[in-house]
Amino acid sequence: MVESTAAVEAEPAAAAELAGPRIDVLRSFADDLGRRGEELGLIGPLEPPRLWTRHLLNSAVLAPLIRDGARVADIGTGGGMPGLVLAIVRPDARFLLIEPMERRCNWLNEQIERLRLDNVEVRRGRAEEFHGAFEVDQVTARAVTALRKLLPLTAPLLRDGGEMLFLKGTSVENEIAAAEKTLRKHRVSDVSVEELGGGLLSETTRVLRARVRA
Ligand SMILES: C[S@@+](CC[C@H](N)C(=O)[O-])C[C@H]1O[C@@H](n2cnc3c(N)ncnc32)[C@H](O)[C@@H]1O
Repeated sequence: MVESTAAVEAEPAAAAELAGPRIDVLRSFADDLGRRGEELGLIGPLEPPRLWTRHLLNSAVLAPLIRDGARVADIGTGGGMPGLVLAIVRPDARFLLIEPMERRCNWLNEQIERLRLDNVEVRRGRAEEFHGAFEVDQVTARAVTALRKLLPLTAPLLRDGGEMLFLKGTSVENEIAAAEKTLRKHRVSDVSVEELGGGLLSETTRVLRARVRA
């Protein structure tokens, strides 16, 4: 096995605060992702030195926005962000990880078994293949596609009053402006952008929150 040669970022102090009693499980996931993620094509060669900041904690800051006991679908989970990280730190909620690539699904299933997570399942396929198959309370996504394209993929997976939580970069306002018509078409309202992780992380995370109405 070819393991990553780049040093993995040391665990930031905020990790224990964000993961709470689940920190040991998150550490175990971080270790495996840091050692094998590059070889498996889950993270790029520049990522191990910023694994915690850019990936794990960038995902974990969403945890307080997950509703108690919610059923959540994460679209395009890839190596586990944010859906698997959230499943680790929020064992009270149930997660469906929707990912089309077989290799990534195998990795996710391996981690679920290894970490003994009983609140998360992987569904192999594209989000649009699951329209009508279930209705969840919240849907999450990071780095999948621009908002205008993400809305039609995710809105049909939500129940009436369900919420979208999308991790977005600095161009989020432009994405919202470009998606104006699509937001109306899919009855998406209460769109807001929040900055998460302030005072805890060296890099804050921007999350777009919105609600769907039937
Ligand atoms: C750039 S990766 C991001 C992975 C992960 N969310 C992250 O932030 O590290 C995009 C992922 O979205 C998946 N994807 C692309 N189109 C999709 C679709 N229509 N439905 C579900 N997943 C999709 C890809 O297979 C890929 O794993």
